[in-house]
Amino acid sequence: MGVWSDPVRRRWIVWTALATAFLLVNVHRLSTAVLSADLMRAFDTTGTALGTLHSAFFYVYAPMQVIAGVLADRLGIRRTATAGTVVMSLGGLAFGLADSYAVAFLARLCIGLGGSVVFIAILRFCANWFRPGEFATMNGLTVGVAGLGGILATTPLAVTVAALGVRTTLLGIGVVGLLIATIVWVLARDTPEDAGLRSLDNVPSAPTLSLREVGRNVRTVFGQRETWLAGLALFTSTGLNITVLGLWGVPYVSQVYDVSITTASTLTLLGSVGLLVGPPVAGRISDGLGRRTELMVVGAVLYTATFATLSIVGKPPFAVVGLMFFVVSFLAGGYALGYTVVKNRHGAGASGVATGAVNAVAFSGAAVFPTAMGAILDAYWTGETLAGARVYTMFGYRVMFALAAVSGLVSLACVSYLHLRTGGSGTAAEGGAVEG
Ligand SMILES: N[C@@H](Cc1c[nH]cn1)C(=O)NCC(=O)O
Repeated sequence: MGVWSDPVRRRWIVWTALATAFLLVNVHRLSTAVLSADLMRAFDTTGTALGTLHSAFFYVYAPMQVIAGVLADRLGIRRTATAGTVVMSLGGLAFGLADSYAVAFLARLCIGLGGSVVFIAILRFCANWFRPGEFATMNGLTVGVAGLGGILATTPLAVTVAALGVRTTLLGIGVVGLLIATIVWVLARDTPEDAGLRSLDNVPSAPTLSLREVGRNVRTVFGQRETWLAGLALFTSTGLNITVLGLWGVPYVSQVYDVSITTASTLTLLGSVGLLVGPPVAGRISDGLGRRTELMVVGAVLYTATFATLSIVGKPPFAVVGLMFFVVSFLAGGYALGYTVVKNRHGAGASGVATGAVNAVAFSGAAVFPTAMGAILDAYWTGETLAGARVYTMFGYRVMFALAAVSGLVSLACVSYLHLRTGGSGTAAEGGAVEG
């Protein structure tokens, strides 16, 4: 049997094409850090305006997650992922051509809008083409792609921008995105049956639902406490990781250890490596053991302890901070099992809505923590500046990490309660029987 006619091998080819689209989502999402100086020069902006340009992506990303679930369940994977990648890439081209701040802002909104549907479409693909007992591994691998995107958005992007210039690089990423969208359209099919292949053993058939049924699923999913518990746990880990590694981690390291921004960013790069490795490992262990929430509880304990240690010690040895950034990102893998727990509570036709609901709560954290942590740092700021940028106090950073530790405790309470309610395995459709 050829690769193309064997559904077991073909699903890996299609997953790789979809995962490449998600890789681009993450490169776009995090590119503003490397591009910041060029963007400030090009549009003559303040730091606040640059922050707003960066955040524009997240303004649409979080609210779009439920819609992404509805689109994946109603329109299907192929149409949703292709359309999302096209919109994101057109936004990327517009960003590369932008000659004013307003156009750049609209382009970032467009990138966020298109990119927002890709992750949920991939999870729906995994639900349709892999067994429930393989879903956590696939979910972990997909989340790990975010780590790879985080790595590509640092030194490799900086080197490319230095060689080609910022506009050519952005236009190049946009063109690659359109190419990936074309490949997804050509390769992806919603189910093995749609591809004219035999159905896969033990993969539940996933019907395409009417809009009314999808709407009912949205209400049912949000009506279940498990959705909120898993979502709130991911609110903490996704929100904190994106904030610490993507925003406040670099000033913390450079100011407290008196090192350059470039040196400081190597430690946040270690965080992206943790995200690349941790979720696939956690997913594989979880599928191997057939257990979910116990791993989430262990992960939350270690996560909280890491931030509590950073808060108490304030300035651990330099290498230890790198290790801590790696560890908290690695442990995102435990939290990511929440997608699997919630997805497995519902019928196969509802997996987009189920994972989209969890991701909507998760990404609200990325909107809340940057401002909350910035407010803490500002509250303890003594007025000192360096080259026009605020230099924050060690005490401010310790309070910032205390907020992370307290949020970790809340997430620990959420996953513990989730464990009590679900009994740990989360491998079968355990309740909340939803249409499909
Ligand atoms: N878990 C996140 C990404 C993340 C976590 N910590 C830092 N980044 C993820 O992949 N979420 C799905 C998505 O929609 O991006």
